[in-house]
Amino acid sequence: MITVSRLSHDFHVGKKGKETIIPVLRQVSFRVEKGEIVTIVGRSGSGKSTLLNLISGFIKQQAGEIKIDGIHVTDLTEAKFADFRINHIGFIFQSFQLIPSMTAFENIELPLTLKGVSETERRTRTLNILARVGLLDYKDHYPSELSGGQQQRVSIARALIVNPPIILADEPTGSLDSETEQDLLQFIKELNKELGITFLIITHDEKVADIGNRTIELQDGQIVQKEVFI
Ligand SMILES: Nc1ncnc2c1ncn2[C@@H]1O[C@H](COP(=O)(O)OP(=O)(O)OP(=O)(O)O)[C@@H](O)[C@H]1O
Repeated sequence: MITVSRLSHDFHVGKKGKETIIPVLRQVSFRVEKGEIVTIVGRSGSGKSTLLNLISGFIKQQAGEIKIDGIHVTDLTEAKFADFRINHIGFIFQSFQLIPSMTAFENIELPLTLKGVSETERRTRTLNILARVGLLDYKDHYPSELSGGQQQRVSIARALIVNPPIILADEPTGSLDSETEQDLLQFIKELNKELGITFLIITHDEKVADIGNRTIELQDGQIVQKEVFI
């Protein structure tokens, strides 16, 4: 489903001519199979978010290749990657990233509006997904009128609305208390089992890492190879 091959990335910081090069990822290779939940762990600054941003096409890779759902996404133009992203990848962020001036309904509906889906179909699909995340009664609430757990459910609903085969999540439970976190993890497991959605999740939290089928550990931009004892 996702194949990352020999991915390397540096950032150049500072004034032109006096730039410092920060090597972030070095020769990172791994595969995520369809239907897996894979977590990415590693210390702060080890390159986890950069890796997710490269897989999402938010930043362009300098070396290496990424294949998602059979497509060499690293060969796509920015516009084609954006088009691919809206149909294939859902996102969940620690800070929810909801639009404050839009209701729960409008936030969830937005990706369909961007895709040019008709109003009738948008309404049916948005109401269905609101029911799926248990927030039908909250559809007209603004993000500020929802709890953290409810806001995260709205952001999951927004990610799910285009039926993406993959969801990428960056610290999805980072802003939630431990009870709400458990609910959310249970919900991610249900989505994985019932809809077959593949999850790639960055986390610092062992409880989140525990729901994964596999954990990839990054250290100084490289994957830590676990020793195999025979
Ligand atoms: N846009 C950028 N420009 C310059 N340097 C960057 C940029 N984004 C990240 N970095 C640097 O790249 C390195 C890796 O950052 P990244 O955010 O990928 O780490 P991380 O493992 O996700 O960290 P955390 O767990 O703290 O979120 C850090 O040294 C960071 O300062």
